[in-house]
Amino acid sequence: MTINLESESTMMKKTCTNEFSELKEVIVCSPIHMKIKEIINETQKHFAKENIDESLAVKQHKKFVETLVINGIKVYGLPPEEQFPEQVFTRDIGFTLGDKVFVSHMGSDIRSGEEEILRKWLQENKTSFIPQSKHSIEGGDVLVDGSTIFVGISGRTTIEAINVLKEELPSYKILPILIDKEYLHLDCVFNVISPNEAIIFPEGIREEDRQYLASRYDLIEVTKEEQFTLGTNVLSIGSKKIISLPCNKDINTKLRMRGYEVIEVDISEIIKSGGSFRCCTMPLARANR
Ligand SMILES: CN(C)C(=N)NCCC[C@H](N)C(=O)O
Repeated sequence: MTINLESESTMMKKTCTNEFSELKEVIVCSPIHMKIKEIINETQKHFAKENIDESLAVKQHKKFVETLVINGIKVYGLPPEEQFPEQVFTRDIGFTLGDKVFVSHMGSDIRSGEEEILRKWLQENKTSFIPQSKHSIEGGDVLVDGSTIFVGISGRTTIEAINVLKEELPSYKILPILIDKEYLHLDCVFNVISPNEAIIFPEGIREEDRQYLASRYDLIEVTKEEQFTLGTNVLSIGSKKIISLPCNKDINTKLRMRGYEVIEVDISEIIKSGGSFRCCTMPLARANR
């Protein structure tokens, strides 16, 4: 079922056909109420005691948003609500595949309800969407590359939800990728940065899927240390520009050696809750390749 809100005059076309072409429009949310209230992933276990300094997180997030704006990206902010301490990770509440915007069904209780804020925003902004109402699926598990959609089977995304997506997008090749439960989402271990290059933490993905990915992409490996600091979770904004954390030195060097412009932004306070740049952005529109 599509919630149709577009009319000829108000139509706002949203299209994302990959993870790396020029980013045009993106949804974010300020971490003003960010907190580790309940431990819902492995990274948070390490930081639960010291928790999050929200004012530092807000400051870092502002810099990140400024970087997006300076690069010509239209940034929309969802209203942060106190009851949702994980709202900064807008990636998970929805995803744009081709010319369709999907609203997720969250896989953790503490995050359920965040997607309602996105639905409201899409309605107010006359953007049609497809709600995923039955089975849990989160945007951190969904990556698109042309006619292929990779979907992680994780603690948050089920095979049943992937089957629903297959029915909704019959013209795509949807490839489920089973990820080790230790890792929250597919984008914690895999990310596509060009038509023929991808970043991977190989230990998080089983052998047969790794082999397929290796046949399709030149795989750039992230070390165990940099997987912990979400080295795969960079954000490509187009023209070979990639936003990455200063602490992920090894992957940044590898990317620079391949001709990428790595823009370092420090969101070290935010990653303590288990997500980095990709997780903090829900792209609505990218340029067509
Ligand atoms: C790459 N990742 C992990 C994401 N796409 N999202 C981060 C979500 C983190 C949040 N504390 C949670 O556990 O839901």
